[in-house]
Amino acid sequence: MKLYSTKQIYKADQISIKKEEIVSNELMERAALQLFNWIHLRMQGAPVKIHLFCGIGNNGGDGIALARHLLDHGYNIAVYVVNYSEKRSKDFLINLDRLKDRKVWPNFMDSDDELPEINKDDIIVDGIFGIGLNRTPDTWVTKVIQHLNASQAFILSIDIPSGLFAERGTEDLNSVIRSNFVLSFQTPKLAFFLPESGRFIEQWEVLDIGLDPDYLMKTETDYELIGKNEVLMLYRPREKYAHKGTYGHSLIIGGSYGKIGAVCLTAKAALKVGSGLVTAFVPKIGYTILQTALPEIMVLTDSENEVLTSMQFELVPNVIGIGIGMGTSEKTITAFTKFLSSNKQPLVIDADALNIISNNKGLLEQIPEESILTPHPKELERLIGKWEDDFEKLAKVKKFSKKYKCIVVIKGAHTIVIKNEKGYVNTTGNPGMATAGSGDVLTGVITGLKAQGYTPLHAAIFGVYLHGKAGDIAVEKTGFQSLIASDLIENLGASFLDLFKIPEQPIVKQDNQ
Ligand SMILES: NC(=O)C1=CN([C@@H]2O[C@H](COP(=O)(O)OP(=O)(O)OC[C@H]3O[C@@H](n4cnc5c(N)ncnc54)[C@H](OP(=O)(O)O)[C@@H]3O)[C@@H](O)[C@H]2O)[C@@H](O)CC1
Ligand SMILES: Nc1ncnc2c1ncn2[C@@H]1O[C@H](COP(=O)(O)OP(=O)(O)O)[C@@H](O)[C@H]1O
Ligand SMILES: [K+]
Repeated sequence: MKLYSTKQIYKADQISIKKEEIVSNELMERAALQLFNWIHLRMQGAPVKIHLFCGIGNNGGDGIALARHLLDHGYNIAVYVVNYSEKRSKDFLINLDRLKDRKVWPNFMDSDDELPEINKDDIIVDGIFGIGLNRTPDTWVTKVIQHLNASQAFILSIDIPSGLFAERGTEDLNSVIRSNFVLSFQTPKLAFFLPESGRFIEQWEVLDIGLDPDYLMKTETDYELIGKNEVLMLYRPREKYAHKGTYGHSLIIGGSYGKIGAVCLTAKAALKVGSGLVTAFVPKIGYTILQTALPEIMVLTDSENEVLTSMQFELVPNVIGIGIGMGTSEKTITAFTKFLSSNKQPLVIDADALNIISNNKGLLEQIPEESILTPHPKELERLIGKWEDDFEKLAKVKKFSKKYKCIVVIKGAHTIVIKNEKGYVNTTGNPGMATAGSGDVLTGVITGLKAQGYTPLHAAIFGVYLHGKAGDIAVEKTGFQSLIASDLIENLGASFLDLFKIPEQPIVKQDNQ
């Protein structure tokens, strides 16, 4: 699913109005009707008090128009206009008049007004600011927002939580509505998926307000949301006459005393996603452990017992996953530096390999094109330096990816894969995966997919999706706390199978049964 920017949404809005020869308040009416239908379907006329807080722009206009529909259907409403500016939008005013025609006078709230009482069993509709927010709200508006947040009532936000910037960092996090549900028009906003801003959104859904499909289809976006539909297009079926050589050879380089387990996880994950062959290259101490834990893989060892001191081997793998549990001893740094200077194979670079590179940025020049880097937030900071906010982080990673011609997997709750100017935002995964070794599994998954012939970008996008899905399937059985990295591996098969599951159809009862 494409994630349109606010600029693109405003443009789609203008094109739709022109093409369909409608006036802009008709588009607002569509939006309001969609909001109303969504609410009415769930509330079925229940007499719960609904407080609608509306700004004076088009987000507020949506709220005012929604209030009219709720009123017409007998809902118990109270309407407030958060009067933060004199510049009321045309469509807001049209809808205000329509409400006044029904003898409803909103409560106009100004800076020194008392805040209304809200019961925790009430519902709040948040239409104060939409995507037009362009500066931090005034202190009194922030106080209104905090009052709503403190009420414990269910908050339904129109388009975006008020106070949240759609495309840049929010300076004052106290001025943001904490939404239980966001009904977002036409596209979810990128801010919904980033760690600093995503925490303000519990759930979201997109309402299609029929913006020009032609424009939407043709328009390229900077970000895409990756769900099942998107990865199904990447899936490569197994061929009937295939043999193990068809699906490539993954080499996993890593491990040190006390961290051989990490290599076990990576190597096993590579096998479990279908790599034809997997070899692990580890210090001697890992030999028995790996051969015992994973009879399916082959093991090569360094001459040293506890750390890697030379990364030389005869075999020619299709892809190398490197860095897992490797440590950063002097000898290993030297061996890795030497390895990079002669290696031509594409790499999946993780953990200590990333840390070594961060300490010697000159090594970045030696990474083969289209290599995949999989940093967690701390590793990313070491690699690209600090950032002001999530949006700056993304901009920095894009620049980095372009400069070093690599793919960066920004790991987190919504892992984002970046290649050049484009970002792919993952939708699977859960907090149960914040556990030791889950990143090692991801490295194995991406390496194993790359070995089979997936392009590096597809291996990264598909790998991140499958890894998260395995976590979502596993957590159903383990619960969040008990999920461990091995559970992810065990559920990779189920994660593939889930791609082809047909959603259960609702049972329709026939009259004569
Ligand atoms: N195509 C679509 O998807 C459709 C979108 N629709 C809806 O429109 C919404 C966008 O509406 P919008 O452009 O009127 O902006 P909105 O967010 O209501 O803000 C109002 C104005 O406030 C101002 N302002 C900004 N920050 C401020 C601050 N801190 N303190 C005080 N003032 C501040 C700023 O004006 P300024 O003062 O800068 O001139 C801004 O213009 C969108 O989210 C959706 O709900 C639907 O109607 C159907 C079609
Ligand atoms: N809250 C979360 N929601 C979804 N996925 C998560 C969450 N926390 C961590 N993960 C995933 O788990 C993995 C953790 O990787 P990493 O921090 O490298 O772990 P480790 O170093 O222990 O292997 C990443 O793929 C990340 O996206
Ligand atoms: K809003």
